[in-house]
Amino acid sequence: MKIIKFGGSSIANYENIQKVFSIVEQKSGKEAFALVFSAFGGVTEQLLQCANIAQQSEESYHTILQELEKRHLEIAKKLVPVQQQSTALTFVKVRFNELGDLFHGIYLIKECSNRTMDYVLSFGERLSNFILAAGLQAKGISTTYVDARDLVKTDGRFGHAKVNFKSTNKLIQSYFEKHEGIKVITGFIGSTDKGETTTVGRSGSDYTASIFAAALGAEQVEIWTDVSGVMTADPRLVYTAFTIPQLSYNEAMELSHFGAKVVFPATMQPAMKEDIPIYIKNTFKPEEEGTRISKESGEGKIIKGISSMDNISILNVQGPGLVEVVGVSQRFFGTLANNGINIILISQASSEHSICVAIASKDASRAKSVIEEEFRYEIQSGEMAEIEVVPDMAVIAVVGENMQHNPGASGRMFQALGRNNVNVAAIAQGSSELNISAVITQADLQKALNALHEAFFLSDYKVLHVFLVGVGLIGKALTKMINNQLGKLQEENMLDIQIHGMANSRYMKFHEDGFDLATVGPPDENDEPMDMGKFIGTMTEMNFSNSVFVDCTASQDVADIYEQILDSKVGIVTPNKKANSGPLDTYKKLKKLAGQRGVRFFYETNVAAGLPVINTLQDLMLSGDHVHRIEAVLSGSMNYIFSELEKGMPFSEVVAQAKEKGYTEPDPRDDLSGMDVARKILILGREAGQDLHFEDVDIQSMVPEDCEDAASVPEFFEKLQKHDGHFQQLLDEAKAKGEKLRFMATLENGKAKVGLNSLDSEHPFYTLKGSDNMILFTTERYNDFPMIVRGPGAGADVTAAGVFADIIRLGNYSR
Ligand SMILES: NC(=O)c1ccc[n+]([C@@H]2O[C@H](COP(=O)([O-])OP(=O)(O)OC[C@H]3O[C@@H](n4cnc5c(N)ncnc54)[C@H](O)[C@@H]3O)[C@@H](O)[C@H]2O)c1
Ligand SMILES: N[C@@H](CCO)C(=O)O
Ligand code: NA
Repeated sequence: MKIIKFGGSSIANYENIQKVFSIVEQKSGKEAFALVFSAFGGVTEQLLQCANIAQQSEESYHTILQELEKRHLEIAKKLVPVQQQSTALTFVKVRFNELGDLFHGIYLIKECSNRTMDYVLSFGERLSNFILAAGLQAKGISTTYVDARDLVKTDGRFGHAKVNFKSTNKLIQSYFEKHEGIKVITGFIGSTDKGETTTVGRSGSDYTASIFAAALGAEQVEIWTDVSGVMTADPRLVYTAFTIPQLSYNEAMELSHFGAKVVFPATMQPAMKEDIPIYIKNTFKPEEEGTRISKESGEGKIIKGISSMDNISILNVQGPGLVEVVGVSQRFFGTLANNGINIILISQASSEHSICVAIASKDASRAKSVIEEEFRYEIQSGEMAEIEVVPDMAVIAVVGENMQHNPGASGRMFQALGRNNVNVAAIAQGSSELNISAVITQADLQKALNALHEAFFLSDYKVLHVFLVGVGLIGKALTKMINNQLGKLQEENMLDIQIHGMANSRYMKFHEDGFDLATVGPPDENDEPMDMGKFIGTMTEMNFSNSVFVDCTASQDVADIYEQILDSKVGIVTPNKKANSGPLDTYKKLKKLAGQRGVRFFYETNVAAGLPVINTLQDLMLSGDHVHRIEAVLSGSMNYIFSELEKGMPFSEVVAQAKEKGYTEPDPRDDLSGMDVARKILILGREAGQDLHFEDVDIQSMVPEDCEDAASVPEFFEKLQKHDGHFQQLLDEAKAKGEKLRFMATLENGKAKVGLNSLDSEHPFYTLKGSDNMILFTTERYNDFPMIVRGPGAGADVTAAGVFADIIRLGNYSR
């Protein structure tokens, strides 16, 4: 025997009822079962509403009542063929006549007691079950309508009556022995010994199903609803939440305490006592497995689910007056209890110096004043500090029996919270190890839920939330590249990348769910004007776990906010050299801060675009090598310019080409002046552990003096033409010696030099072509022959690819 219960939403209308009937038809004849139905969806609320209106001596309840009657008659007419309708229709009409009289009475005496209310509400279940029994009968399924008031006996606590199991069980058992057919049982209602109608409280129909299951020793209870079981977290806050296949009763109780309101603990009690499993199934997706709740927790992850509760306040008492004074906590908790204030979580450290409880925010100010009153002498004398209330908090809890005697769950929980910059205000864990709860700021709730969900359930799957500033050459190439590769990353590497913010120097835009990368373009005049403070503000507000700030500008202003970003535990990836080549203090501070905050700051593309230069150097340093000398061609554009020049084109034209190809800085003078290379050698020196300042770099500029103060890039190009002859001459001189011009950087003995050199064919840089970069590291270990890195070191694709790789690397470290 199974007890199968369908809730109000499953039978809210004719279409839904058809789904229910097809589920019942499939079971019919194959297995023994009884059915329990709630009232049709929304009916209980409307009956309540009618009673409340009538109580206020208003007549408008008539309209609702008429609608209700019409709705019940229509469903009955649709479910039962005309020839068989009369019994059902008569039942409905008689019930509504009774209800009419009842509300008229309430209307006259302006009062609706709990007792009357229970009677009023009982009509909902009686009507739905009678009609549905008739409907099934009409489909050839033999049914018996059961008014549970005849079988479920309760005390007289109207509204939430207590069941007398002894007499109830007897009545149920003998009724089932004597009656044939599939019983269709009204949920929610019972009666006292005197025959007064009662209701058994919230989620009462589930309770009814559980009561019948226990009385009959049923093999299982099925609760059919509009969700596919108990989920790992609230799906409205955690999009990746999924159905938990199996739960123990205890776990279900812990989870339903807050968050997952699919089952109420009390309704499980009778089934639980008899060890009868409860299945949560979805009427609208019957093929889905749903959740099985039984004695066994079952195999699986270390936790079963994450629940949460918001609108919480912390109440904190502290002071020397608490230490080793017996009875303080009794007074504290007694006072709260006497004032009907429910305590959600308690935490007291063994120093006894403070006690902290979490309570509902609606109780907070009352709690504060009653505690202040109770302890007024202690507060006056300073034995106790002022009572502190912290509002706008939330409780988050991980739940699961597998945590018992299994180290690591709390570690993983708090690590995930910490890494995502979620501050924990208080912690509680019972020694049953079934639940670890933490109090956090309410604003962090969604982030915290997602961080925990990822940490416990999707440890193989990560989502990086990107905020991109600079959607120029590199930024655009990057978004395109991510879009092309995303499917593969998701499938094979369990990595998802979502871009939520995009800005250039003029505009910015945001997308809560992440932009569609296939179609997204840079922000424009239809978007918000760019405001760096606002951009960071929105990023902080969105408050995603695993956020990454990607700077694809060449801007000092953007580099200036890295400190703030790292401080808020958001990682940074950037090809922008400004931060690392600025003051030495800043460089050191950013690295240290990233370390302290446990976030990553990656900038492989600061030097030689995607070529593995920074990482290589960092590996050498980490493994204890010492750098003696670095000799390098570090500018893709400069190498392109001086090697293309050999082909006979004028200098200014070759520079324009280098810009067109995307090799130069936004302003090519940054390349020609040697500034860009100087920044790079400075960064390499610093990475090699040297305290280098910009002044330590000797720079030979290639920008003719009169071009330096050209107001714009086009003006600069115009002026540059006049100097084509000068560069031709340099080239000719080199050619005459059988040499080539290379713009190089060297670092040795704490001194860096940047400039143009004429090199003979023996030199490794002689053969470089196009945008090639080449770096020779002479170190303690690579001494006789240097370690060499060579390849194209500028251009949109090789740079974007390097930025992309850094983002992915950051993903590997995240969580
Ligand atoms: N081009 C290459 O081969 C290469 C190689 C390695 C590194 N880089 C670096 O990549 C970065 C970007 O280069 P690019 O060629 O894409 O430049 P770009 O001029 O094409 O794009 C720069 C973008 O940054 C935006 N921007 C500038 N200042 C801003 C500010 N204050 N706030 C918001 N947005 C701002 C601009 O609007 C533009 O969208 C630079 O730091 C460059 O040094 C480039
Ligand atoms: N403008 C740089 C690319 C960015 O590092 C170069 O020419 O190498
Ligand atoms: Na690089």
